[in-house]
Amino acid sequence: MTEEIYLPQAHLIYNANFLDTLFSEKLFQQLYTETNWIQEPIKIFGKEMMQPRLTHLFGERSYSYSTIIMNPEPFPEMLQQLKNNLENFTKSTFNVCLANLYRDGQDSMGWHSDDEKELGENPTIASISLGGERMFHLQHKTKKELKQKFVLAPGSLLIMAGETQHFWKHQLPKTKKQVAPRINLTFRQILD
Ligand SMILES: O=C(O)CCC(=O)C(=O)O
Ligand SMILES: [Fe+2]
Repeated sequence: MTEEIYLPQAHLIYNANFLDTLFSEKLFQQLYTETNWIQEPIKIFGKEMMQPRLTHLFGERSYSYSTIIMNPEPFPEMLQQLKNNLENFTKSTFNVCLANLYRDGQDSMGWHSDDEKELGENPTIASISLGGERMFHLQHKTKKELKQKFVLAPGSLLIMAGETQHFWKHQLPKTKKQVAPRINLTFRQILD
């Protein structure tokens, strides 16, 4: 079921079972075992560290964020199929898919907005979750009391669109719970 998550100055759509279970599990297995996962260094406040997760870029365009430039590999068949479904569903087009692998509860992604120039003014980002369940947090950038937390279920789709990236940041926090590995796929359109 598709539901809207109502937050001011945001456009968020969530579907807890966008993918059927078989496809979702098969895609997780394929990506988990066959992807050339890498751990990238990042600079945080001038200090070089390793990202607390593994990543890979699929698609047609290179993508740079923070101090990283990622060069893509072509979409495998199952991802191409998923991309087509997402393009039909969102009425948008996507030319890259950034994949994140969170190996355990110590892997995470800190507070950020996906507001790189090459994503354009109001990017539509389609985010698919596979594998272990993790929490997702949103916080308004200036009205800090505005917050939202929810679980990203395996097989789910979260769409962040409209002004969301201007006014909100999001994170995938670490957890002390035992959690299964999780793969996240964010489909994005890199503009010329
Ligand atoms: O893993 C997630 O659900 C979040 C990923 C994310 O925010 C990103 O790739 O920009
Ligand atoms: Fe993000």
